[in-house]
Amino acid sequence: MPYEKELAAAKKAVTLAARLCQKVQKALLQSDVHSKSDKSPVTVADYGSQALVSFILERELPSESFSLVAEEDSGDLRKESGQDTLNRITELVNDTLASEGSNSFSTLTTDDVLVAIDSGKSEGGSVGRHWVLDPIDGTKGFVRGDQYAIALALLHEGKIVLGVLACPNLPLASIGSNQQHSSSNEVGCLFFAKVGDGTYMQALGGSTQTRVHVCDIDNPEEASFFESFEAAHSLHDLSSSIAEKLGVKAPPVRIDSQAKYGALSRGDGAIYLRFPHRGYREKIWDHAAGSIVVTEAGGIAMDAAGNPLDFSKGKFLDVVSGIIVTNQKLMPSLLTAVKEALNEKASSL
Ligand SMILES: Nc1ncnc2c1ncn2[C@@H]1O[C@H](COP(=O)(O)O)[C@@H](O)[C@H]1OP(=O)(O)O
Ligand SMILES: [Mg+2]
Ligand SMILES: [Mg+2]
Ligand SMILES: [Mg+2]
Repeated sequence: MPYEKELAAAKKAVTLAARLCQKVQKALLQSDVHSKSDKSPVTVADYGSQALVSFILERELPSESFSLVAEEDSGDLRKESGQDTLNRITELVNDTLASEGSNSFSTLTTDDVLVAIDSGKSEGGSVGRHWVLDPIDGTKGFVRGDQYAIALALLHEGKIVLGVLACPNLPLASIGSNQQHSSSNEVGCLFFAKVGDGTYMQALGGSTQTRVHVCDIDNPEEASFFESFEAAHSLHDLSSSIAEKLGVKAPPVRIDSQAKYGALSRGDGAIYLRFPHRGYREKIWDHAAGSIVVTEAGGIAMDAAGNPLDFSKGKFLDVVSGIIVTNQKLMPSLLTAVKEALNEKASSL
């Protein structure tokens, strides 16, 4: 089967990274959050997760040339002021590797960690194979103690061919707005998909996998929709106007990160709307894993003009206006509602 060993390596890498993130989120101290030059919060977990995934993929797939497009770089950690953070990250990475229970590696040094983080400097593109990683997607949710994801995908000749999404705080039971109260309150989901092979979910750290599908709702009145928790990440007014045009009755379900794609892939909701503020450019690592998880579960992810998402143009994902995700049946009416709402917005400016 194509990409079988790549999928196994990706699941292993993401599972270990999730373990590291869970440990940090539990013990999140104020000193773990500092400012990058763009003022977004970056934690030792972002770096630790990226170092771990990079290290595990290279170790598990030694015969392949390794290219990784990832969010973080080691610039701040190489400064004098980053030394303490680097030491903490190195300790966390080593502790997490040790908990894996294999002794087939030696302890990583701070230099090894810097090198692993900087393996993520590839630019991607339409030729060859590139791993695409968001070590923590939804940093704001992570810091708040809410939803976040570790998102890893493989880009081959410009197409996403596999994706793995760990959502450590996502309940195994549905989070849809009109769901019955569930008896299970277990959290931690791992979604994975390989091109042509469907999407599966298992408990994070578990082994029983279940195939998942997007919902088959065709009446928008029964649909519910997901959007960002953070209003700074997506225009909530525009989503409300689209939902109203469609006839959606349920209030939006607001959660952080690509956990939205995971939840959609198992039918918790029907629609995901994302309209960043003017001037924001989407990055491929924010949608690569999520989009294959949804499409292999029977859904569609497009930009707001109805174009397929093109991951082959480097690290940016250039889209018209925003990203919309739903099932096959609802997409035509969703596109119409989006078009109307965007036109109204343009004419009101
Ligand atoms: N100003 C912004 N507008 C839209 N998305 C943003 C903005 N700043 C950061 N992001 C990214 O949006 C994603 C989270 O969006 P949401 O949780 O709202 O779906 C993350 O990938 C986050 O990056 P990061 O990976 O650093 O958290
Ligand atoms: Mg992200
Ligand atoms: Mg991130
Ligand atoms: Mg970030």
